[in-house]
Amino acid sequence: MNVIGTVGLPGSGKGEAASVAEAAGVPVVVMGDVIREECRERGLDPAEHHGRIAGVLREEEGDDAIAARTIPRIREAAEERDADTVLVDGLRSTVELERFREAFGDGFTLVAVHAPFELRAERLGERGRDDSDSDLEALRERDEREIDLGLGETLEHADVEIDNTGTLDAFRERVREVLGIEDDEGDDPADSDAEPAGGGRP
Ligand SMILES: Nc1ncnc2c1ncn2[C@@H]1O[C@H](COP(=O)(O)OP(=O)(O)OP(=O)(O)O)[C@@H](O)[C@H]1O
Repeated sequence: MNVIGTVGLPGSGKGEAASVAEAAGVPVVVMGDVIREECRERGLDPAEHHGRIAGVLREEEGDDAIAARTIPRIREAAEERDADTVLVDGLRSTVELERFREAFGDGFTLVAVHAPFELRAERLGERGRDDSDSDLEALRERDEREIDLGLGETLEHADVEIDNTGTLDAFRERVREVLGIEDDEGDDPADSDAEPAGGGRP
């Protein structure tokens, strides 16, 4: 079984990678869903208590709590959808990474998605927020919080790096390549003649 974990700073393109997977029939398991569910079980609104409950779960069950609860979901998703590959979105620390490597062995691949701060700010702005200084400050703070949680160190352990500084189409193509998705599905066959698949390798 192949499990692809994605890691990246806010706005780097993880959600977009997950959409590519879903569109190709690769099940996606979002680690944040574990936290949202726990909020609901405790009668709390996830929109308000998500961050706090993530911390509470780690305190109560250990730093790898969210990964530990995600692992059975990954196996279930694979079984239910009869899939050999599952994408898991939301890794934030090396403790979680170790847990996944332990559970899936060589079948686990960590994919880091990179985009520089300005580009992420611009893309997140286009996602619905305006592009004011307060947004930039908010993104800087989010980056810092994520890095403190261990995301920066986790990025350094990636098996595969994706540089998301080009077009959305180029990024989607690279994600399909990493996920091992055949290129001809749903695409206009005329396109594959115009653009060499895989970036024109010999
Ligand atoms: N190469 C690209 N060109 C243009 N827009 C892009 C590109 N990659 C991603 N985007 C857009 O940028 C926005 C942020 O990307 P995405 O939502 O995938 O980031 P994320 O890593 O999931 O962020 P978060 O951690 O905040 O959820 C989205 O609207 C996405 O469609």
